Amino acid sequence: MQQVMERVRRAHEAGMTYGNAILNRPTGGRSVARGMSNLYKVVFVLGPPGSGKGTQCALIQKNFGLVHLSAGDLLREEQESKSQYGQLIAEHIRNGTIVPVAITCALLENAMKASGDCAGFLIDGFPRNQDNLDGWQKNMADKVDVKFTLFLSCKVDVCVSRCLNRKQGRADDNEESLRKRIHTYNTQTYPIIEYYEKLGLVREVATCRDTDEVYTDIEKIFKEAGF
Ligand SMILES: Nc1ncnc2c1ncn2[C@@H]1O[C@H](COP(=O)(O)OP(=O)(O)O)[C@@H](O)[C@H]1O
Ligand SMILES: Nc1ccn([C@H]2C[C@H](O)[C@@H](COP(=O)(O)OP(=O)(O)O)O2)c(=O)n1
Ligand SMILES: [Mg+2]
Repeated sequence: MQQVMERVRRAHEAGMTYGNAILNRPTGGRSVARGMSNLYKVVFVLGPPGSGKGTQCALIQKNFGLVHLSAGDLLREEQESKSQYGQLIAEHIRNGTIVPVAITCALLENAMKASGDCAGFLIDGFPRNQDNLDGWQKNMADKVDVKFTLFLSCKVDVCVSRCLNRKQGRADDNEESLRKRIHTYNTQTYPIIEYYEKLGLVREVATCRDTDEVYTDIEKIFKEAGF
């Protein structure tokens, strides 16, 4: 496994695509960066599992023309494509731990390259730990313009009950996986939100409210940011 990861890491550093499905999706040679003065805008969307990241990103995408890229969705798609990393991804998802950044960052970059022209990208569920952040800084930081991190905050019991009722057939929407995912969120993801907070780059919205009320606050934030 160490050797596989080393190959992925080296391939990614060399700018190569790797793996199956999305990792191998043809990009037509388009790079993510559009020139120094015209970098793609990126907004990270973070918050506990069930806080409403996917729900709110769909509304933002529809109304502001940003492309929604969910790191979790990309990983599930890669896993289902008979990828050589399928088992590794499945284990991390079930255990609520975080997949090594070489895989996730390559999936995100390839999805960005494969997107048509857009107002920017909503990157949902990333960077979720220090490894995600380090890999992003190394490979992507100079190719995009990170505008801010949208932090969707919500009480744990509400989040857990939403996930248990989500009915998307996910292998990790059960009590045991959720306990582990919440632990990972508290110990690894929240420190990343604090990191962006110190940089003045966090916009927090409380999501233990109706979807429409939450979206009204989010809409203001995106308008104020010039989207
Ligand atoms: N504000 C809300 N009020 C009630 N249910 C919500 C709200 N936002 C999302 N949900 C529901 O909660 C579940 C989790 O939402 P989702 O957007 O998938 O969260 P996340 O991507 O953060 O895990 C989904 O079934 C969704 O329909
Ligand atoms: N950056 C990421 C994002 C998700 N994952 C894995 C581990 C996460 O528990 C699962 C599910 O993530 P997803 O964002 O879809 O989950 P929620 O929308 O927060 O419920 O995917 C990851 O390893 N690295
Ligand atoms: Mg989600």
